[in-house]
Amino acid sequence: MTTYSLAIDIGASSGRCILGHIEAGRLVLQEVYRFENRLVKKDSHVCWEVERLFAEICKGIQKCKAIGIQPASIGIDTWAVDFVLLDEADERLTDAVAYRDARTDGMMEEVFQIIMKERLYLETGIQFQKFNTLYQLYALKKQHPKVLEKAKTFLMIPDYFNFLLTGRKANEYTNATSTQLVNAFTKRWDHGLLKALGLNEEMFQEIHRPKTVLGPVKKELTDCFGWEMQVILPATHDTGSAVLSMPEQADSIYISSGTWSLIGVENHFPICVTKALDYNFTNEGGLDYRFRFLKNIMGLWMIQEVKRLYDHAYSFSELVELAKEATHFHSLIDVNADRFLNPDHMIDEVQAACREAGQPVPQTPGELAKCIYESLALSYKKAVQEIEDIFERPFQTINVIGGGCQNEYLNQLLANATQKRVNAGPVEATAIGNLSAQLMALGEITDLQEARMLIRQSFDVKTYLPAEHFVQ
Ligand SMILES: Nc1ncnc2c1ncn2[C@@H]1O[C@H](COP(=O)(O)OP(=O)(O)OP(=O)(O)O)[C@@H](O)[C@H]1O
Ligand SMILES: C[C@H](O)[C@H](O)[C@@H](O)C(=O)CO
Ligand SMILES: [Mg+2]
Repeated sequence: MTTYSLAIDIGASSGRCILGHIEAGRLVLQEVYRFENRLVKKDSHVCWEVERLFAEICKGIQKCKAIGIQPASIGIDTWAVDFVLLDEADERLTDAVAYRDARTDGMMEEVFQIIMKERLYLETGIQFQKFNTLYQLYALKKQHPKVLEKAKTFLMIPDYFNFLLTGRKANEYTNATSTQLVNAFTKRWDHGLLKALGLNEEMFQEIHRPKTVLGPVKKELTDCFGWEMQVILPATHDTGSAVLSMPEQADSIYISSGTWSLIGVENHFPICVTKALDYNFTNEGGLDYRFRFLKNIMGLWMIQEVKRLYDHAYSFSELVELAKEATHFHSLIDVNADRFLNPDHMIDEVQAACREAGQPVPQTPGELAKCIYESLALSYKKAVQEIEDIFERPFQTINVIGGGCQNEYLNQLLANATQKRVNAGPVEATAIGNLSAQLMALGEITDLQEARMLIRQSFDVKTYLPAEHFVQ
């Protein structure tokens, strides 16, 4: 009897429901449903449509039934840092305000007046992004104190979907670390920080690790779906699942390339030294208490916005072709500037940045895409240099995973900029890592090493080498 698991991988731009099972020594994927994810304006905040997303998850489960497959388990992963609060009746008290919302503007600086930046980093090892959960909760405390007083349960986005499926309340470790409220050494909520910030410690749930079987889907949903399923915790932070699917290579750097570009290495201990702080690297939690030593680079969000502003007249591959044709055009911007986090109009913002720097101003879709891709490649190169500076040794290979690994032009730019071998794939690395954790919990895969061997045997990888005469 074949054991199937269902991965629900919801990124900032799209969600997908992917069945996985092992057959003839390979992990076989079957995408059963894909849906849009988007930011919406609600009560002057930028929010996620969590009720719609949960309805999409249920639709994905029903699509399995339609093709006659009843997965034994389901696991959900999403983007990091964002959360909802429940009241004492377990009703949702807050909208799922998105990390791109402006409510955290200035909050990080205010928190540093209460807790020294260096202490925060030494205890949590987490990068300073103004949208970290810590600053979102601090903003909520300042702007809506009554709401926070009523809050009895803190659930991150995947935790909330798990609660809707099972009725069980739990925080998952890899995603909890992204809050900047988990101690990197105890692996528990840092009650010293919670007290210093005046946050209600009781609302934080017990932290559970990936591969935990949370429990069965609740009866009223099981009656609707038609079969019983166990909810298993993958690395519910999507990048945590993506990195799980990486080859076990000590000399390689990964870029999880999607809405964000997460560039880093896998480690067995947190690195909270001053140089890591100065470079703003993070130590997010991974499977089996490994660490994802990485940093956020603005990523393909910028291209997603350009595509949207052209009313999706160009596909991603067409934008790549147009960028390739714009050989005459060269302008570079700092993609990680706050101005690109959520501008009113990304095209205007990129043009303004070029104009202010006295560079040629991109006018066409191709020139805009080329400016963004070349600037991303430059940012990747800088991050690779920082990693090699911290580890005091060179790395030979860069593994690019996620949707962005399909961008052959950017992969080549990366190989040329860093003078390193670039291995691209798999595209659905996050779902693969999600499924691997579930299949480990079900005993279908023994451990992470076996999972990584299985993944290498199952998915193609395309290699790019630095080219002397690559016309940019
Ligand atoms: N055919 C393609 N050619 C070039 N780039 C592509 C192609 N298909 C997708 N992409 C790139 O992949 C990106 C989406 O990647 P992915 O699907 O991993 O993102 P996501 O999972 O929605 O986001 P997140 O980073 O939040 O997980 C797009 O923004 C686009 O730039
Ligand atoms: C907001 C976070 O930085 C973001 O979710 C990132 O961690 C990520 O994983 C994007 O897929
Ligand atoms: Mg993704």
